[in-house]
Amino acid sequence: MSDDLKKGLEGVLVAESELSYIDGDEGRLVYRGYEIGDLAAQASFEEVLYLLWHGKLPIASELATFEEELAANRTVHDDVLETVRRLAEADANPMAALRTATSMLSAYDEEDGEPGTRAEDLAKGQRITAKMPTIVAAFKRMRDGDEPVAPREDLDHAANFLYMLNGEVPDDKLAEIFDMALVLHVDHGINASTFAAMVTASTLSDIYSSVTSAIGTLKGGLHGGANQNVMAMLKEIDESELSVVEWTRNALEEGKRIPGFGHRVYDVKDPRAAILGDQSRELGNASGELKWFSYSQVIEEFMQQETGIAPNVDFYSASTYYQMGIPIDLFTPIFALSRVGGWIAHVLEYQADNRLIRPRSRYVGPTDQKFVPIEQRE
Ligand SMILES: CC(=O)SCCNC(=O)CCNC(=O)[C@H](O)C(C)(C)COP(=O)(O)OP(=O)(O)OC[C@H]1O[C@@H](n2cnc3c(N)ncnc32)[C@H](O)[C@@H]1OP(=O)(O)O
Ligand SMILES: O=C([O-])CC(=O)C(=O)O
Repeated sequence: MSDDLKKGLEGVLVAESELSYIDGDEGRLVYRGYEIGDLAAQASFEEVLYLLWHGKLPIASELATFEEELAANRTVHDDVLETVRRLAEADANPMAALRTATSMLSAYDEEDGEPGTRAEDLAKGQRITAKMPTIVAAFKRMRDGDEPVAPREDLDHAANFLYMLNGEVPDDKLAEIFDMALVLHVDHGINASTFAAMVTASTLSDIYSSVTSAIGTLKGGLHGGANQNVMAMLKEIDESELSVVEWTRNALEEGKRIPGFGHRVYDVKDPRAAILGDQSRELGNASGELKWFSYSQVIEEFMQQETGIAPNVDFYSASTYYQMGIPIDLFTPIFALSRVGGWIAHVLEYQADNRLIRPRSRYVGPTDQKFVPIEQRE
């Protein structure tokens, strides 16, 4: 047994995977052999889900059946919606609401919430993926005092979410950008939330428990929660007297981390940040308000020059979602609506050759304390 300490499990190999390949030196991301740029430009979220879950890109008839199955599973039970309403009334954090409601879905699964065969678990995963957007959209509407909008089976995953969120069918361009964002976020090796899902699955727990663990893990600011922090930073800069460079320099001098920068795997710019940056600029050009993209670009240049640290996926998704009119505290739930596809793919892949995940810590506490009865303790 090695006593080498690998804090944060940095660089530790824990599994073999055919799902995503990341070259952190070249800034390259590949899902099952396909370049992320090609998939973002040419494949729908449903096609990429199929690729991750079934091991190949679908032919047209396979995709049509898959899309129909997903669309047919979007409705969530009234009891779950009632809980979402209560969470909205209690002003719950949207990620906390999503975590609670997704966990609750297991009680209403058409089979049951328990582990089954691979096919049964995949079907459950597909149902979770279909229903999570309904939960997030309902939460937002109920919080705003509006009634939830029922899902539509004739819209694709991206367009249907925006429809349920806003109560109107989005224009094609917005639906296309959102679909692309879903493709870009769906998988990324054994990131923290995926690992959390795998740890849960490795005990032979059920897929609802894995996804619930993963949602809680994605929420943190060092992981998925960074996209919200990026937008909070851009707004703070906008309201500040300082220039973008001055604000960023001050933050660095105070020892702060700049949200949306740095990555455990990439040493160069995340390829997804480049694609989302283009979307952010296009949205700015279309609306005539380029400041969110411009601020982001200035921060990127300054960070590069001062620290050599490059943007990650969360940096430009922030201004992209903001310019699409999406509330800031929904940015991380939206990340979850996509990443759930990767969580499910990794859980199923890992369970096919399962081994309980159980690392060790090095004990550095005392070993020779004498027990003192409570009445004699000082
Ligand atoms: C979807 C995702 O999860 S992508 C990541 C989203 N998270 C963020 O954007 C939050 C900001 N980023 C960070 O905190 C980090 O870059 C992480 C957590 C993502 C990766 O962290 P690690 O791999 O553990 O890198 P580590 O913390 O060792 O940082 C290495 C050095 O870069 C610095 N650094 C890393 N990220 C940043 C940042 N965003 N701003 C300023 N400095 C940074 C650290 O201070 C450290 O410097 P030091 O060696 O002088 O102490
Ligand atoms: O891979 C990671 O560590 C973080 C992550 O989820 C991503 O970049 O998409």
